[in-house]
Parts: sequence; structure tokens; C-alpha cells
Amino acid sequence: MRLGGRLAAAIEVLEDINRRHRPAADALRDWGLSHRFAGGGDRAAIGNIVYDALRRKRSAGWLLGDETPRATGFGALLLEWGQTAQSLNAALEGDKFAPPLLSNAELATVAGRKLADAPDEVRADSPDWCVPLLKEAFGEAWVEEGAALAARPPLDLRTNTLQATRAKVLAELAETGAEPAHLASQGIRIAPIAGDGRHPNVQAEPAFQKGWFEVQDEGSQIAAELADAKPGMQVLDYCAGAGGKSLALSAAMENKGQVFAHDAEKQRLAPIFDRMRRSENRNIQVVAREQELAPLTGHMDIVLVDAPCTGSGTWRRRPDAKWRLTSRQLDTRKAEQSAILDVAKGFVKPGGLLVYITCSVFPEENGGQVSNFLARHKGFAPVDHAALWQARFPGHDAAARLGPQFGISLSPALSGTDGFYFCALRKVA
Ligand SMILES: C[S@@+](CC[C@H](N)C(=O)[O-])C[C@H]1O[C@@H](n2cnc3c(N)ncnc32)[C@H](O)[C@@H]1O
Repeated sequence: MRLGGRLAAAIEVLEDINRRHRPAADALRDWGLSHRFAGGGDRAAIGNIVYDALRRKRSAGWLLGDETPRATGFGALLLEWGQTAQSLNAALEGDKFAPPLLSNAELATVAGRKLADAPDEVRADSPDWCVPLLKEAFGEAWVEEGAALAARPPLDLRTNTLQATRAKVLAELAETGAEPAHLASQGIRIAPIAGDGRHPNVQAEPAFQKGWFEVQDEGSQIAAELADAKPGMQVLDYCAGAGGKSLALSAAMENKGQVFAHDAEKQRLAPIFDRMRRSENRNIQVVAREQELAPLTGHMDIVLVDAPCTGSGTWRRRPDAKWRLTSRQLDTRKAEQSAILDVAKGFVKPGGLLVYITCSVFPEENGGQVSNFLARHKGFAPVDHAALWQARFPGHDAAARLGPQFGISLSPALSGTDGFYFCALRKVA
């Protein structure tokens, strides 16, 4: 397929996403099933246009003066693919599979617009209702952070120190352009892709099959490192999901002590068994039933609450979620978070830590949630997060936001990671 056919397919997928309010991955999969002739390169390129158009829906649409799938599809190519209106029309000319060329009216609109002149909420690629939340989170940097949340993400890996060293994994992945991550001690980064490229399929690498590394955003790795799990500890990962943090904690504990991995939805825990086998994590016990956690009450050195949240910190990877999210869903997540914290706190032993993590950048889910928890429960006190950060990531003081409402915030523009929030509360009474 030439660029025109790929763009037409991307616009079709974007229309499907709009019409049926469905996740981008599902719409792309369906398109692939009904167009079996399309090769891997075509699928990757179509996926890139779709994801670029979703990440940059407002700025791409603004360039053409419209928010239709056609406008955002064309706009994505102008913003992320190094195309100009003229080069696009030249590329599409004579291609019977291409969408109609940019009209004279569209060409005039594009010629009269520079993104630097666009309103802040357009340059931040933010839904209107999220603007006050981004302003509260990032102050003057909110447009820059919004734009960074709309950029293509890197592919991050975590070395599994139970099986390999970072140098060994880097050597194994030398052809992929993998580099040591900026902050996470075992992190490896493959830069964001350009144009119609695609990230290497690292999960097909022998080194992955041998358990030498996991795919995990650097922010998630940093949050696990900050939890400071040590060999021999008893740790409850209360919202373990597919086990990303459990595996990282278990490796930090050198397979000594115990990680209990729990999740309210037992099907979410299913991938953890394969992951444990591959990585040789031998100190993780999966506890699917809530009632089986009862003996752990008051005995845990660390209780990790990687809470269900809006996921606003992961918009680079899941841009369709940005436009589906509603303030009602934010309220639902907040209620879940406080209910989970109220239960999870009971498993912490005296002197132990309740660690609260989200992949959201919204203060209400982060510092606000912690403040409310501390108002409800007198027996917990925040650790010194500035000291914790400096001890873990010396020389990187400017790579995270500390406080003012306790805790550590990571963000794409400042930290180069997805947006994450971390707060550790010590049980003092
Ligand atoms: C952010 S995800 C966890 C991601 C995981 N820790 C990782 O690193 O891959 C949040 C998880 O919380 C779970 N969850 C939601 N409500 C819960 C509850 N009341 N108790 C325990 N887990 C809950 C969800 O099923 C979801 O898997």
C-alpha cells in the first residue's frame, strides 16, 4: 500500500472508533481481520497514523480547522510525519486508494495556521474538562506536559536481575538501538519510533524468552524502586494486575522473603504465572481470594497499592482513553482508591509502609487522595520523599516533582516517563 491507501485506512479506523466508541486496538484489529492482504508494514503505518491522530487530536484537527477523522488523519501526517500540505497532495495524487486531496479551502486553512499560535488547550492536546486538572498538577508547565503526554512513547524494558545484567541485555539487543534508561537502575530504553516505523518485537527475542527482561515503563520501574523492598521482607502487592510491580519487587528482594500478589479481578492475575516462570521469580505467591489475605493482617513490611486510576499519565500509550474519560469516571476511580486504601492499610505492620501509586497526573487521585487518607487515619505519616528520592536517584533532583501534598510525581516532560505518582506512608501507631 502507498501512503494514500494507508491514510484512507487510518481514517476508516478513526471513523469506526468515533462511531462505536471503541478502543483503538480493537478497531485496528478488526480492520486487519477484514483486510488480510495488508502486510505488517502497512498495519504498522496505519496504526501509527491512527495513534498519532488520537494523541494529537486537537492540534491535528486545529491545523485543518476541523475535528473529523479526515482532518485529524491528515493533521497527524503534517505534525508527526514530516509532511507538508503540498508534499502530501503530491504523494496522494493519482493514487486511487487515497482519500480526496486537500481542497483549496483546506490548503488555505493549513497555510494560515502555525501551531505555536494555537490556544493553550490545543497545544496541550487536552480535553477541555481536564485543563484545570493539568494546570493544578503542573502549574506553568501544563501546556508543555500536556504536549509531552501527546507525544509518541519510547519502549522501556526492565532487566530481570535474577537472570541477567543490564549490560548483558543491552549487548543482546544491540541492533535495536537500546540504551540504558536515564533514571531506573535496571531500565533500558528504545527511543520512540519515527514516521511509519515500528518498535522491534522484543518479546520474540531469545533474551525475552529466557527471562532476561520484562517490558515495563520506566516510571513504573522507578515507582517499584522507590518502594525499597529488601531481601527477606514480607510484601503485599494489593492491586497486582498482571504482576508488573510484583516481578520488580521480587527481583529487588533477590527471591528472598515473600511477595503476595492479589487483585480483585482474578482474571487480571492470569499472565503472572507465565511471567514468573520465565523470570524465575520464586517468592511470589498469588492470592486471588480476598478472604485468604486475612492471615497477613498487621504483618506486612510493605503494602503496595498500585491503585485503579484514570490512567491520565499513560495517554502517550493509550490516547483513545484520553477522549473517552469523563469526570464521572474520575469520581468513580477516586471512590475506589479511598476504599482500597482503607482496607489495604490493615495489612501493614507497625513501622511498615503503605505505598500508594497511580499512573495518573491528576492531583485529586494523588496528593489529594493521600491528604484525605491522612485525615481519616491518624496512625500513618508520610516518609521524607525528598530524602528518599535523593538516596535512590542522586544527581537527578530536577527529574521529579516533590510535594507539596507529599509524594513524588513523574511526568513525561520532566522525567521522560509516563505520568506516575508515588507516596509512602509509615505506620507509626
Ligand atoms: C493499575 S492496575 C495494577 C497494575 C499492576 N500493579 C502492574 O504493575 O502491572 C490496578 C489494578 O487494581 C485492581 N483493583 C481494582 N479494584 C480493586 C480492589 N478493590 N481490590 C484489589 N484490586 C483492585 C484492578 O483489577 C487492576 O488490576
